[in-house]
Amino acid sequence: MTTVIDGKKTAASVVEAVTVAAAALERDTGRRPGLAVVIVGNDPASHAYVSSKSRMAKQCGFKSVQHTLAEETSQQELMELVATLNADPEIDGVLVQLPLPKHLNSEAVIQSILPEKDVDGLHVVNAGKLATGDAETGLVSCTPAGAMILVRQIRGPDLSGLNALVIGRSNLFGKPMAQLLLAANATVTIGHSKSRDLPALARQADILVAAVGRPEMVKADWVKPGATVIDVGINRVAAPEKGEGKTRLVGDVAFAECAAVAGAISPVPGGVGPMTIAMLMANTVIAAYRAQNKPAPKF
Ligand SMILES: NC(=O)C1=CN([C@@H]2O[C@H](COP(=O)(O)OP(=O)(O)OC[C@H]3O[C@@H](n4cnc5c(N)ncnc54)[C@H](OP(=O)(O)O)[C@@H]3O)[C@@H](O)[C@H]2O)C=CC1
Ligand SMILES: Nc1nc(=O)c2c([nH]1)NC[C@@H]1CN(c3ccc(C(=O)N[C@@H](CCC(=O)O)C(=O)O)cc3)C=[N+]21
Repeated sequence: MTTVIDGKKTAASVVEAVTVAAAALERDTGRRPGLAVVIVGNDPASHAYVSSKSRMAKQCGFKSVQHTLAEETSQQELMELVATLNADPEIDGVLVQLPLPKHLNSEAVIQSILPEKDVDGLHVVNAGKLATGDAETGLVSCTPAGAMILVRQIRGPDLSGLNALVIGRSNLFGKPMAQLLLAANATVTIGHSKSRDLPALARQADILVAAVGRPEMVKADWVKPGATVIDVGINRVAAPEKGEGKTRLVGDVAFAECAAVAGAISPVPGGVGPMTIAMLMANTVIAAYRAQNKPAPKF
């Protein structure tokens, strides 16, 4: 029987542990974890994600602040806001929602966040710590950290002897996911738009992770029987069967046909997405413990 991985349930247990850790920190130091989320412009999907992040932060007992900036915000204004948040002792985590409007240089903004407040794990210091095996003292990007918890649930902590293919090589997901799998002893391949014969590479994979942004690209004949399939893609597509103008969310994996071949598969929605938000909360509580010079909880 194929296991459908329940990301919602696992995310709820992470959030529960975060809530307990936040309450303990407040009891011991009088300080609540503080998370600031910055959003620029009017993209409706980004606004939906940001409000669910702010809502979850409050549910965890955090101080939660949201800065909503106009589409025409300048690079300097945005960088000044980040500098203010960097200097604010009540803020432990700063997240700038991506993508930013085209006139802004996101890399410069991200690199201006203090590494110890970079709860997205995108600062070169945090990416470098992950790459050199020092992730314990840094912060790991939320989506790969969450996806890795799901992989561990199915395969255990040691992936020795297993082949993994990550499709996608972004700094936000593909590269850090590959590093986490490698650190767990998997034999890792990274596929991308210039790869030759991805289906053949995929058929070798005991762990197949898709983060491309192409609806249902991974088909049943790409999947090795019994493989663990992790679908990171979030694609909104037309759903005329639900009524005119309606949409639905699909991943980068053709779920029903791949589920028939896989050993375990994560759905969209209800798979990696909820884990991303849970790990953002986990990173914020970790940053808050470190800011108080206390050993941080592990998730
Ligand atoms: N569930 C969650 O919490 C999250 C979901 N996502 C989703 O994951 C997906 C990927 O996100 P992200 O990594 O930020 O996206 P990017 O657009 O930054 O990266 C996409 C990657 O896919 C590769 N790619 C594009 N087309 C193909 C193709 N035809 N064949 C093989 N590879 C291809 C690109 O290759 P190249 O480098 O050569 O261009 C690139 O490496 C999106 O759907 C996004 O919405 C993202 C973050 C969090
Ligand atoms: N700086 C930055 N960090 C991010 O981590 C980041 C970002 N920018 N920009 C956009 C992507 C996307 N992302 C998601 C988070 C949660 C869900 C999520 O909760 N998904 C639900 C469904 C949500 C729905 O129904 O729309 C699910 O899959 O079950 C999805 C996608 C974080 N991202």
